[in-house]
Amino acid sequence: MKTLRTPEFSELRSLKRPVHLAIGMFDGLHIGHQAVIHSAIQAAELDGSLCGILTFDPHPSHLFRPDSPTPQIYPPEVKEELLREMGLDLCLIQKFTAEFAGHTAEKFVSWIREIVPSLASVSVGENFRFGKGRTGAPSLLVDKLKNCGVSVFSCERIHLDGDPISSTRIRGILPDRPIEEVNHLLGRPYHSIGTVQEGKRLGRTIGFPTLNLPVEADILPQFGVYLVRYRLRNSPRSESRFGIANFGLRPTMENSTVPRLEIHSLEECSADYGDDVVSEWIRFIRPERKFADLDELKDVIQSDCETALRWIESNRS
Ligand SMILES: Cc1cc2nc3c(=O)[nH]c(=O)nc-3n(C[C@H](O)[C@H](O)[C@H](O)COP(=O)(O)O)c2cc1C
Ligand SMILES: Nc1ncnc2c1ncn2[C@@H]1O[C@H](COP(=O)(O)OP(=O)(O)OP(=O)(O)O)[C@@H](O)[C@H]1O
Repeated sequence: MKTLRTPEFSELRSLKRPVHLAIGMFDGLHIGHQAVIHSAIQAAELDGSLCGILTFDPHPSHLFRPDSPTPQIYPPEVKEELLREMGLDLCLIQKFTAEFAGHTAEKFVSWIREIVPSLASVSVGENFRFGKGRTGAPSLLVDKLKNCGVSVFSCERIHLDGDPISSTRIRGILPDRPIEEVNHLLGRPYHSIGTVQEGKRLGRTIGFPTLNLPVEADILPQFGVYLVRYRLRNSPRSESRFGIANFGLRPTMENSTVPRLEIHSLEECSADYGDDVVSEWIRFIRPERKFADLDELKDVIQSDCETALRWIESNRS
């Protein structure tokens, strides 16, 4: 996947192949976002052309509410990793400036045509709104693009358990609901990416060495013990391993102020200090606790491992 940021879009002018674009912020890349993106992917598969997304950075709230911008589910590197996994060819990131926000809806449409001259289709959700004052709707895209031979796919809004899926809904449950509920709306496990750091090397003294990973996101899942799958960034998903991880401040051993994801690998460990690790948070097992001593911590981690292994065994396909 090639990522182009403002002002690099001029490279698109020399593209000969048609481009199918999905448009939106896509924070979380949840089930609704996936439907819109798959619409672009399918269109590209049909005519053997390129598919990509047009997204914006920073989130528009940074411009409109600089004192309380909308916290993002995923940092840019997680979003990019997931887009790459989805098989996109292009990721276009337009800087969301005051000037850009001032474009009328009509101007926004002509701007897309300018930056992607070989545009073949755009995919959006039916609730997509764009342009100054959010006055543009998918029907305007149809009006403005049909005469230029550009198709518009407006995807029906996807609901789950009675309500529409949205990034806002996921932001609301991420900090304090079990990760399985978040995953249900995301349509895949919650992801984090971090570089393996040195820890206090105490885990190995109780028989549970860990990969210590920072989790840098605006909204954090609740502290606790999780069943995870992890892999080195850029390695295929088939090479991921199961692990049992503590996410939190480690009150028994150090009571830090910096939360970390500490993964004890349940299979031969495939990562080392300095490696970038992609973690998928599959299941919440229990809250993090302060134990009286290391023996108690060790016994509970042993039982966490057994819980995790039982889950893995019963979910083996
Ligand atoms: C599965 C698992 C569960 C853990 N649960 C807790 C916990 O509830 N409370 C706690 O203080 N430490 C817990 N820990 C320990 C810390 O996460 C960490 O491994 C320990 O402090 C050693 O850190 P080190 O890597 O810096 O040596 C857990 C570790 C693992 C692997
Ligand atoms: N549930 C959904 N079903 C189908 N398409 C959706 C759904 N939610 C969003 N989309 C579409 O995905 C694209 C990206 O939308 P956007 O980033 O605004 O998502 P959102 O979940 O509505 O975010 P927020 O809750 O922050 O407003 C848009 O084209 C939007 O219309």
